[in-house]
Amino acid sequence: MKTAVIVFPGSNCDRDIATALHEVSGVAPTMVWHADSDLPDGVGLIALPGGFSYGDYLRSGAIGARSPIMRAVTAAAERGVPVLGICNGFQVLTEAGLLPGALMRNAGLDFVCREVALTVDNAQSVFTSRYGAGEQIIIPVAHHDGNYSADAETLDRLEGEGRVAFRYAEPVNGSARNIAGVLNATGNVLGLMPHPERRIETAAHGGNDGRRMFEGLLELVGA
Ligand SMILES: NC(=O)CC[C@H](N)C(=O)O
Repeated sequence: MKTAVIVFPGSNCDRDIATALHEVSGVAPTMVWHADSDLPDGVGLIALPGGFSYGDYLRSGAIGARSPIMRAVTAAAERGVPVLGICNGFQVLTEAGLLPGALMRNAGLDFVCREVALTVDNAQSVFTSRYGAGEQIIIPVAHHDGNYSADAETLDRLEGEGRVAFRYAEPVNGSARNIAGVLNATGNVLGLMPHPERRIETAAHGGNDGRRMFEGLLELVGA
């Protein structure tokens, strides 16, 4: 099974996610340039990495969301292929309309870069099967536009449908209802601001709570 990492001009966590996927599955992902129009045949998982695509110009993720490759990413998501957007990848997914809501400037107007405690809200998705419902995990964040925002009806729907995957255990950036990660209606697209790929080996990262996301995901998609 093939995995793909989309690389935008300004991505800076593409190697981190590639390393995580390689470490956990034993197979290196295919790196796909944003200007390409095709994904590898039979791709079983697509990752949109963190970073500063197009220098966050206009709005974070806004230009990346209009890259040629996003047509293929959208088509794959509609076929049910798992798509994981981390940080800037989450911003791209909301800007592309694959996930609801928007990532606004952090409430404190500062860049937040530290480990945070997250609560696993939905432990039944393809991304979260190795966690327990309500479990608290530690994952780092590094962003200035992580303040998740949506209207009350959308937030109620996300909560009602179990589409809040992760919440911050305490306020980090002003996110509505402390939401840190959301799923699409069919559960195969996840966007989250924290960086699980930066928490995969305890000796280097001080913990490995992120590793279980990749272990569960790669097992389920057959990598
Ligand atoms: N680490 C990241 O992906 C940063 C995301 C984004 N550009 C922000 O700062 O909000």
